Amino acid sequence: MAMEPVIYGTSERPPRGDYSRAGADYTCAQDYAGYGQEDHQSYRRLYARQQALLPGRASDEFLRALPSLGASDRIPRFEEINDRLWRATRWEIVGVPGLIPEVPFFSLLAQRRFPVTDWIRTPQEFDYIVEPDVFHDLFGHVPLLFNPVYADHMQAYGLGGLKAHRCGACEMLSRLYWYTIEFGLMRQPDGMRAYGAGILSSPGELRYAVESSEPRRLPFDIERVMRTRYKIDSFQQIYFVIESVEELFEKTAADFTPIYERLRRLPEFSPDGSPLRTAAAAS
Ligand SMILES: C[C@H](O)[C@H](O)[C@H]1CNc2nc(N)[nH]c(=O)c2N1
Ligand SMILES: N[C@@H](Cc1ccccc1)C(=O)O
Ligand SMILES: [Fe+2]
Repeated sequence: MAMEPVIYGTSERPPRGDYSRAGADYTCAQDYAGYGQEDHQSYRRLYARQQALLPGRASDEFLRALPSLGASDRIPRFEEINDRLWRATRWEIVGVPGLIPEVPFFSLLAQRRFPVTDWIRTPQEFDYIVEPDVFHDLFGHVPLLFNPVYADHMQAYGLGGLKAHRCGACEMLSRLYWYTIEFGLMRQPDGMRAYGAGILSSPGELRYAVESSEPRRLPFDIERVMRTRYKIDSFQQIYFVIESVEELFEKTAADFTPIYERLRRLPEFSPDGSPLRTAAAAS
């Protein structure tokens, strides 16, 4: 019987990966022989286009780590990345069919295993894709897993996710993921840079997030982030800015349990940053 994926968050379309290949923890082998020449060509074009935009826009940590991904002219084999990643930070990547439920997702991170979607977008989706595909997951997320501080942060996030699930606070913690791991900005001495995977894998949003005068850029604040809703189908109207990876690690080290309790009773912010009258969560 095919497993019925329960997708959390706000994605409206069902994920299109092949969940029948997934095990109990949702991981599956990368179907490397299943990629066609046009898939490898898509990866090569996406990589080249994105790489050309990185100077002056991607954080130094990301730029330093990117070569560790390996092949850029074809979809890399997860195994070849793992040889280097394991040696660098004791992380490994594992294949998944697409978005997976929160508990298995958090469990994998807690075990220092990062789920990477194994299929690639169609040419029609070159400029913006709502679901993660193999290009977003590899190019956007995996380079920073070579950074020891970031690597420890991601494991702490997974452990925190399991706790948040027990507290009924997944939504608040997901917002933290969204505004940091996916859409985080970092202020370097030489200017604003992106470290979030959703920015780094998108040509339009990389320029917009770093350079446009349209979005608001607020200093990173845990409580403000946890109270801010997000949209998944357009560029962000608000970004939160850290000064260093260490800041992210240190500011997320405290026990969030009392924070969740307090924030439940406070009003939320809309994705454009304006205050809403609704409290964060019932119960
Ligand atoms: C944690 C985050 O909020 C989100 O809910 C999870 C759910 N499942 C996922 N599954 C995959 N494959 N990749 C992801 O980034 C996520 N994100
Ligand atoms: N400190 C958080 C765990 C966490 C760490 C890092 C990122 C996110 C969450 C908690 O107590 O829940
Ligand atoms: Fe992502």
